[in-house]
Amino acid sequence: MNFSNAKPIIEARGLRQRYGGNFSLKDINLTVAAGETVALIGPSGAGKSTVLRLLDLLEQPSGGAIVIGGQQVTGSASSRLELRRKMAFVHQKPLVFTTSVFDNIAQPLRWRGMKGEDIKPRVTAALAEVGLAGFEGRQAKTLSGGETQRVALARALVTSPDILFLDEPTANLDPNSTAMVEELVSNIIGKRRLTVVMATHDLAQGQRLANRIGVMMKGELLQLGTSDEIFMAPACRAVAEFIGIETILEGSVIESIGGLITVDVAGKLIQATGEFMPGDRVNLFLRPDHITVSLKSEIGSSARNRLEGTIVNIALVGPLVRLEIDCGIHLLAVVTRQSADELGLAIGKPVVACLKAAAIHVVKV
Ligand SMILES: Nc1ncnc2c1ncn2[C@@H]1O[C@H](COP(=O)(O)OP(=O)(O)OP(=O)(O)O)[C@@H](O)[C@H]1O
Repeated sequence: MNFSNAKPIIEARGLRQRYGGNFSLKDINLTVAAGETVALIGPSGAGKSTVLRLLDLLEQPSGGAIVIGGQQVTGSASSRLELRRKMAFVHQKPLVFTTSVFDNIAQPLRWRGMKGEDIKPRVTAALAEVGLAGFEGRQAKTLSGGETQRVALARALVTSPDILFLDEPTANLDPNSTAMVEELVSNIIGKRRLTVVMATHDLAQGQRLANRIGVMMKGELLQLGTSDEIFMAPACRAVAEFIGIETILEGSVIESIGGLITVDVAGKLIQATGEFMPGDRVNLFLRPDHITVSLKSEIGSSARNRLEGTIVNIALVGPLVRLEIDCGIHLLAVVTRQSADELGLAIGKPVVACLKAAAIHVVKV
């Protein structure tokens, strides 16, 4: 679903936070549409949880503004409480109280002043929704990690929030429990049409659950976009490295004609596309699956870039073969095992690496 024209329900404008140490959150601008799921991805300490806590109004930012449902959040405790009641937060290490599962889930309803007869059906429904029907009487502390996470989810859902914040919902779980919680979360988001902002360090999880991904590093939101945008057009070197693009070349634009540029990379000329000026320093991001490998004797492909080189390393990666090719610059390519066999690829073999100009993503250094 495309949310680009949908009404934003959450807006962060120039959001900043400082804690006194080295870390600072720098000018986070983010909008989340109603019904959209945005995943913040980045290494540990990037500031993902900090953004979630600020958006959940748990903390006051040191600068910038938060707008929820069109209403700018003020410092007033009563307006914050009113907005917070439309939100729920599932923490990275969910705290369960030393009481029954029922009491754990009932607690937020009690805090809202709800009475027993209204509480029971809601708790029962929330438990069923997370696949824990019948667990009411269990002591919460005796649950497994996956069950604890599901109780935390039920406790978040029981208040029927509009906005759900999930902080690393599967960080401490084994692969089976992770798959189960992910499927649950995905079903619940779809069924309830929740707006979700989640933090994860797992890029694949972000792709599976979110409509858009925000890549965070060192307190900055470096790029926010669909997973295609992030993978095909990383905004900068740090994002490209984070998503696993291994071949990043730096060079200078020496010619630019009608959107076709020629870049000098360590004496090799590479053609790519983009609006750049001669003299611009640029990074070229090359995906291994965009490079085709052929033998020198073969008739060339129509690709603009044909780089002669020698295979310097070869490794099996699942059904594919990963090649390192020294063309004066270092390139990585992948081919099928069948192609590798047919071409007789081996270390020391001279080959030609071909790459279309349009397949190279270029950003200014
Ligand atoms: N209340 C606080 N007081 C001081 N420093 C804090 C506080 N909260 C967070 N930090 C610091 O802010 C930085 C960002 O932390 P944050 O938890 O937001 O990162 P993260 O991307 O969510 O990391 P992780 O994936 O490990 O949870 C860290 O260096 C952390 O130590």
